[in-house]
Amino acid sequence: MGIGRATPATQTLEAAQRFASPAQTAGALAQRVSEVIRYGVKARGRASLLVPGGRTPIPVFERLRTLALPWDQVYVSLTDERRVPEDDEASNARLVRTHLLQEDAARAHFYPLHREGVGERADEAACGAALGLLPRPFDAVILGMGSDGHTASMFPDDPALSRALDTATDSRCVATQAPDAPYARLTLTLNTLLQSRWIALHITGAAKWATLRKAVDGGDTHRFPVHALLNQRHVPVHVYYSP
Ligand SMILES: O=C1O[C@H](COP(=O)(O)O)[C@@H](O)[C@H](O)[C@H]1O
Repeated sequence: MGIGRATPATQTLEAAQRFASPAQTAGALAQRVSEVIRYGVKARGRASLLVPGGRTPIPVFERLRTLALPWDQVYVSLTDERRVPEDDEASNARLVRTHLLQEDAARAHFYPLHREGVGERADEAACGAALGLLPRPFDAVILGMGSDGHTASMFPDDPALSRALDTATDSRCVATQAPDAPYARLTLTLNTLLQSRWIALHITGAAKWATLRKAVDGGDTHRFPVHALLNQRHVPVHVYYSP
């Protein structure tokens, strides 16, 4: 497809930054995120960072926490959360505390999304309130993607997906429970994710690349929710990939 007729999603894929190994990808992404945060702090006195859960971001977290940053001026939260207690192994907040908020980076301000023991709507409200404490637009957002094309916790075939993707919604967070997704979850809505200055989509492995390709070519947002993130004109999405 010629660049003049390319969709934003196709352009995003064509511009993907490819690396030889997950370690190289993590190093480059951590470096770029640190630059974006440093710029935000210099320009506005503080900066916000949203990070994903799952396994892929762990090397990024472990690299980022070693970089010289004014961590006490950095406000960190998540793109999504599993609705489990924070000491559960599946908790994304626990992941961030274990792998990112260590050493100097422990000085960052962290805002978990989930409130334990409340119903879906109250948890959505707690999530929205937590995000309201971060500087917005968010300075840097890292998103992951599953091999089924979910991003944040916007899963294919989730009855709550339409709410999460609704461009007219005022909700910052939606409680989700897709048939094939482990755990009930909270996801930031697409609208909220797009209130960002800089977004990266971090994926590793040929299977995820193939999913991304299908998501771009097929264009079906309900089958591949990541398509909605790529196929918008508000904020460019920078793909960081290695096999
Ligand atoms: O459940 C989740 O999955 C995705 C992808 O996780 P990974 O383990 O394949 O890297 C992640 O981006 C999302 O934040 C998380 O909650």
